[in-house]
Amino acid sequence: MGKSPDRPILITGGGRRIGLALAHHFLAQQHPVIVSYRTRYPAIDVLEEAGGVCIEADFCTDEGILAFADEVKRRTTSLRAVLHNASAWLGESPAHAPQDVLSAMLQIHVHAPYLLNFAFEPLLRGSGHAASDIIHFTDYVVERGSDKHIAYAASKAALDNMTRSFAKKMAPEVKVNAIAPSLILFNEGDDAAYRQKALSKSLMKIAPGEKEIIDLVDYLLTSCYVTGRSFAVDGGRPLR
Ligand SMILES: NC(=O)C1=CN([C@@H]2O[C@H](COP(=O)(O)OP(=O)(O)OC[C@H]3O[C@@H](n4cnc5c(N)ncnc54)[C@H](OP(=O)(O)O)[C@@H]3O)[C@@H](O)[C@H]2O)C=CC1
Ligand SMILES: Nc1nc2c(c(=O)[nH]1)N=C([C@H](O)[C@@H](O)CO)CN2
Repeated sequence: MGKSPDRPILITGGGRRIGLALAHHFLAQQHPVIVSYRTRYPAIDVLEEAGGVCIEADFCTDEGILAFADEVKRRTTSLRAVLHNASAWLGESPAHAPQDVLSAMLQIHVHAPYLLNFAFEPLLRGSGHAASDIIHFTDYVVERGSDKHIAYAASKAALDNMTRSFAKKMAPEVKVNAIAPSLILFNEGDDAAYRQKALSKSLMKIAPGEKEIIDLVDYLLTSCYVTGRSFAVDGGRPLR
């Protein structure tokens, strides 16, 4: 009997950096991929040329989140995995009122994963034991807090907690895990002084790049047993 067609892997925030690298990784394996994007970077055209399904979505409102879910359901009746990568690293500053920072962080890191997990549950179920996955992208600061990204850290901590709640709700058909990175990739605007200071915070003293995350995602997708857990990708930072 022929191999059943692969169910798509869905990645939120697939337009750049880690989300984009994950999308290309799975497309290179001939695996169907659906990504959400907010800004139409040229990289989205490249993803579509590679066979990716790219759906515009802004998770700043619950309506935008639910409209994305409805569009996904119009495209597929099942999903292999949902990777909640979409995120904004917003710190507290005089430029933004605290209530706006808190609202924005909770919207992208809590409302979006929460509402999409409920919306996609029927698409993830029905394929057998440990046949589907949800992965929450949290952050090392869940453990330690952050005095410069208080709302960001709190929202990622909520996402960390939801990992265990959804793991209980969806087992054993769906595994739910979190990946908690520290420095993986610098941003374009990071100057030399910032980079040196950031590198010094871990034992390994590197920014490892997207492959470090891709390899862990691959492991989690192949597991038939691991669920409700968070995996630190932090270069030994707690031991510094
Ligand atoms: N890079 C790192 O060193 C670290 C990353 N992480 C986590 O890993 C994940 C990936 O990181 P990274 O690749 O750097 O993430 P980026 O911040 O570079 O990209 C995140 C993506 O999310 C999208 N996004 C942001 N806000 C919204 C929104 N309201 N609606 C829809 N999409 C939105 C962005 O779209 P657009 O481009 O259009 O704004 C972007 O494509 C994130 O969850 C991050 O918190 C954790 C620790 C370290
Ligand atoms: N959405 C994002 N979240 C985070 C980013 C980022 O670029 N986008 N970057 C970091 C930093 O690398 C931090 O881990 C350095 O200590 C954290 N989160």
